Amino acid sequence: MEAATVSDGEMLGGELPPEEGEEADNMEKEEMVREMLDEVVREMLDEMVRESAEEALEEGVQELARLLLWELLDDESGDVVEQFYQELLDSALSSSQSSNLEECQSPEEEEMQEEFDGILTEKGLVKGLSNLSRTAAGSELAYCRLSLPNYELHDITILYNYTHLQRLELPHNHITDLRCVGRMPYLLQLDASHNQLSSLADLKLPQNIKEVDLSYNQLTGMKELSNYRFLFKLNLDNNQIQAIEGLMNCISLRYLSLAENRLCVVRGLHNLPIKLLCLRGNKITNVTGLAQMGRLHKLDLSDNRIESLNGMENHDLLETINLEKNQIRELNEIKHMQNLPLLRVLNLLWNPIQEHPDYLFWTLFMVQKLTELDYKKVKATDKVLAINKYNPPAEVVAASDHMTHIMYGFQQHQKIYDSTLPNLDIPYPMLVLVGPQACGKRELAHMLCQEFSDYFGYCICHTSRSPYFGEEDGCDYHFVTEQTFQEMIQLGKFIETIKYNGNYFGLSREALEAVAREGLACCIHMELEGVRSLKKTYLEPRYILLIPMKTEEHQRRLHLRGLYTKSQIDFATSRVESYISMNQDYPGYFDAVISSDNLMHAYLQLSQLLREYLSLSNQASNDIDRVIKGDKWQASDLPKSTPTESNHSNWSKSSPSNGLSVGFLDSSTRNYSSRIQARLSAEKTHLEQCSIERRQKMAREAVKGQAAGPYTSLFKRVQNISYITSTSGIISDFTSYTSLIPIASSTDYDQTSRSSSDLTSSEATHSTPRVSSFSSAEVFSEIIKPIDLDTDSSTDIVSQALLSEYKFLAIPGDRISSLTLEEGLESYKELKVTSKYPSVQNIQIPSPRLGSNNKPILPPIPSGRTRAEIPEGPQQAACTAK
Ligand SMILES: Nc1ncnc2c1ncn2[C@@H]1O[C@H](COP(=O)(O)OP(=O)(O)OP(=O)(O)O)[C@@H](O)[C@H]1O
Repeated sequence: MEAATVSDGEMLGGELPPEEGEEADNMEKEEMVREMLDEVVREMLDEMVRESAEEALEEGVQELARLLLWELLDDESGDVVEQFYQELLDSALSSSQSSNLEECQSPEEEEMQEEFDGILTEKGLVKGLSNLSRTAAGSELAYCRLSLPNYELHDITILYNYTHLQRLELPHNHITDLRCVGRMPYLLQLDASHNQLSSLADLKLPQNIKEVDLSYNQLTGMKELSNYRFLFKLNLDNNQIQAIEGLMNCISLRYLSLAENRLCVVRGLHNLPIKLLCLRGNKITNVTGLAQMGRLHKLDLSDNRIESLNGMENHDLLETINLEKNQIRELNEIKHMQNLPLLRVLNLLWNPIQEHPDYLFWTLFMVQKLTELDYKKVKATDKVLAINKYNPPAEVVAASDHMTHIMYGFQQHQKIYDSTLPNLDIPYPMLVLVGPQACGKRELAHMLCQEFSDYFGYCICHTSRSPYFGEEDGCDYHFVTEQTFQEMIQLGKFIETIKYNGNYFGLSREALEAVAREGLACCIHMELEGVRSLKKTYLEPRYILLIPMKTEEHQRRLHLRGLYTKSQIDFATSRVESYISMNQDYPGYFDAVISSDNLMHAYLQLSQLLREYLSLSNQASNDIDRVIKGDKWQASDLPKSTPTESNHSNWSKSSPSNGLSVGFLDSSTRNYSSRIQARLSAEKTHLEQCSIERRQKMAREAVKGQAAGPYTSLFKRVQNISYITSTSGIISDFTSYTSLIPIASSTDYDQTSRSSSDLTSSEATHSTPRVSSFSSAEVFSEIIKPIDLDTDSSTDIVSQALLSEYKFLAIPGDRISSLTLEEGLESYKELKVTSKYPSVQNIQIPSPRLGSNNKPILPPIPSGRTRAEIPEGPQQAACTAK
């Protein structure tokens, strides 16, 4: 801005007359402005050439020019100058547009080009030499680097004399002959990119060369470089090379780039230690040639014609793969990359596979450690969704199955039967035999139902598999087609479903009801996945785990059936491990564990267990022994237990001496609704608490007021049927009674002590003379039937019994727990009812059940098995139905 520094005083303060002086002043001003503008425009031009013309013009220079102008000029001359200024800017713009980089070469460069004229002379060469240092021999000094880019050189013969060069950079010239490098034994780096080399036949590279860049030439083939043991980096991009060759034994080669050539196959790279391989923009169709390249870190195969990724496995170090613009179509191709442990960045943009709706989740599932896919960061939520979609954790599967059946169930007209009606205190009794396939649980379930036929009914599940020889529809399973099964799911018919070995299995509401209507508890067998799902429902089964401890015996049993393939057998045996760990990791998950290696012994234990629950006489055990000692083990030989007069409803009764059965006792804490409530909120507001209590009360009253089926007394967790007997066989249930004390009243009694004519039609229909007991509702009613405790000599005994039971049955958090024992007794007495039970002599005081509120102590399972990889496991069928 020299113009701006001219002294204003000198220019403006002349001695001319006023008018002339004014005119002169203006001229001077104009002159000054012109100069100044000239300067500004020149600067602007420089700016425009160097960077972006428009930006510089509009933003910086223009603003500066304006400011200067308006500072120097008065208002009148402003317009004139403005116009002039605008013209100048316009012409500057147009000249900048026509200028190009080459025209803007520095005068030095122009001079050099003229000097070289395509032929490298000593004078020109001097300007490119640098890095003066000792020669490799160490005896003299020499320039080790020559750099002459962009000089239009075509003749570099002079370089024959420069034998000490270690680095030669001649990019952007017109060189066709590079033979001179053969005379440079110390050359380590050669850059002859952007030249006109068409063949490497005459090129004799120095033996120790490390880096060669011959990109952007016209090479049609590669050179034999097999013995170049130090070659580290080779760039042959943008040539016309048709095959990779001559690289064998390049044991130091780490970077190889052959982008934009004419390669159709990848070969000749076996066992090379290449880390970065770029084959972008070729015509490659497959990548099998990469199979042995175990050192790859980065791979660019974009813009090719690749359809299959076979060969992409076993690259343990591969971190980045670019497969943009190829022909990868099938989701299955991703499988070839699933075992790449370090793969983090993958690009599959512009491949047909992208159109697949499952592309994202499938890819994220297959390559779970990806952090970037198609230039986008992978979100953690997408990863979770992907895993939940393709290999959901067992808990997710169970939750999803449960949710599916609940949702489909809501959509349908549901009939809730009194026989399995979930109420706050009394779950429908179910016995579930759990274990891996062929552990014998089905046989055992059938035997139990046969022996305890007055208590248990076999629950017949549905399956989509076809019947095996000897299986009957409606006996072992309800055999249906897969389509029917799916329809049943959508009709909300199932409580739980799984898919095992490609077949669906499911427990339907109706199957359960069929047993319940018979007045029987339900006995069922299932896989672990079914249990997971069942545990989410309102049902409160007892689960007995039957575990084959001897793998050979288990395998033998599977083989003997002659029904399964080898992989199915392996699958079944491998799953034993998951049962064992479930039992070990979640104590109490199963109520009892029995080894199923010996079916006889397993049955004995099971049978004994049930006898204890049911308080059955032990007289049959001798018979069982006899059967077992006999030659042949047959279920039909088993004696059939006859229930004693007093053992009808002793479902939860158990001997504390038997460690197995302890878990069966206390189901009060397993109440579905209380579990749900506990999960929903740990702490409740006062309003919520009131609302819950109100609803609980209503539910209890509803249950109490309802006349239920006559056989449901078996299903109650009643304790004391055997303790109070009378001629009329009326039962007093302390367990239920104590629970009901707070809400029972004489008014309740009035409502509930209805005659049998008040029974609902369903009960009437289902009544059979086999068991003369009461429905849960009626039992409640009976409990509070008038008993004159004051006059009855049994009062104290009853009180004691009540006391002893109450101790074990009050549930923390339940309303009952807030009452003291005395209050409970008082309420009991306050009923002021007259006893219908003249005989109380038979009352027995139950001894406290030791450990009845404890978690079961399960026998430890020896860990003799090796942990097997579990193949694709059974899944809840509902998932596939969605
Ligand atoms: N509703 C269900 N829910 C979960 N699992 C079930 C259900 N019904 C049957 N299963 C289980 O599915 C598995 C396969 O049953 P399938 O009848 O085909 O096998 P199996 O060879 O007869 O086995 P097993 O002798 O153990 O019953 C068995 O372990 C069975 O217990």
